[in-house]
This record gives sequence, C-alpha cells and structure tokens, in this order.
Amino acid sequence: KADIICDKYLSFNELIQKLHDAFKTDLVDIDHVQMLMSSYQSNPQDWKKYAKFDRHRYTRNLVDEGNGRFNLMVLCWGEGHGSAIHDHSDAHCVMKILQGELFETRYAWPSTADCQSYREGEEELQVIDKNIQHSNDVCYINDTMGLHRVENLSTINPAVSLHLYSPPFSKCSVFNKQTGQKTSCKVTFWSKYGERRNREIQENRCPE
Ligand SMILES: O=C(O)CCSS
Ligand SMILES: [Fe+2]
Repeated sequence: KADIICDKYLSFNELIQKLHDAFKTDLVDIDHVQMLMSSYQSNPQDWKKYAKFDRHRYTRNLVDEGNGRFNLMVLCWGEGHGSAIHDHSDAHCVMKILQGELFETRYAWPSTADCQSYREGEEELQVIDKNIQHSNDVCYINDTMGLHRVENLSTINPAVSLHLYSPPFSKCSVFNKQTGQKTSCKVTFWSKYGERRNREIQENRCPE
C-alpha cells in the first residue's frame, strides 16, 4: 500500500493528463505515478461511464491508452468476483480502489519451474502477504515482488478499481495454487472508452 502523502487533490482529467506527462520519457518514476494515483479522490461521476459489470466475472474497461506507454482501466468486481493468481508480464501495476473493498493475496513464485516438486496435499504457492484495500488506497506490484490474486469478498457490495499497467500488456500468466503450474492467458476489454460496441464483441477475457 502506497502511504504517500499527496499535496493537492487532482481531478480525474488532471490525473490522466499528469499520467501522460509522467510517461513522456522512457524513464518512469513509478513512485511519482503512485503519488499521482493517490492524489485523485474517487468520484463516481468521473468513472461511472466506464463502470460496466458482468454477472459472471469481473470486467476490464479501458479508459486511456497512454500514448502506448501505459493502459489505464476501470475494473468492476461484482460480489464474490475475483482474479486468478497472476503475474503482470514484467510490467508495473498500480491499483487504486475507487469503490468498495478488494482483498489482495500475494504469493511467491513457484519454487520449481516444472513444478515437479509438487507433493500431494502441499500447496506449491506460498502466501507472502494479504491486504484489504479500501476506497482510495493505492498499491503497487511487479513481477520481482511476486504474484497476486485480487478478490471482492463482499456478498453485498460491488467493488471498482483503477489499474495502470506499464508497459501495456494483452496477455499474462495465471498460476495453479496447488501445483504452481503456469498458463498463458489473453486479457481483453469488456468496453473501451465507455463504449461496448456491438460489432466488436468484446470477449471478457481476464485472468480468472
Ligand atoms: O485483469 C487484470 O488486469 C488483473 C486485475 S488485478 S491487478
Ligand atoms: Fe494483478
């Protein structure tokens, strides 16, 4: 969790503008990016146009393609929706809670590449951290820190989160908790820029 004190609050549009500025050069100060995400106070009026829910699984809704340097997206988690255990394709991942609460469990990478070490009844993936992320919390992960799973454990409240990935990616790996087995997974968008154009049937592929 990024306990970064921000000096002034940004509007949603200011946040996006400053994120573009932050990614203008190849050298990205990811702490500054987290500070920017912390500087925005969630207001549903800003992001409700992107907040599209699916009954069966969480949705990924593209907000901005960051001049190709980052993807900014709104994720909508119905009650009980959660991701698989996944990596982030060597990218930075900054997650901000916009509404509700998300439960994050972090795991170490599988100890053996081919998971031959798996012993019946023993779990290959070790839990290294568990966090409840509350509204406006910002957290950061990259592959050097481990894997994670994000879940909306509430049975009555949906959750919404804002994710920035840089560099952008269209696939990642998902991991079997017991065996550590890794599987490649394509990720897509349920909607783009608030639109869910019918002709482009957006399969809702997410690491689950
Ligand atoms: O679908 C994704 O992008 C994973 C959400 S947790 S970072
Ligand atoms: Fe993730």
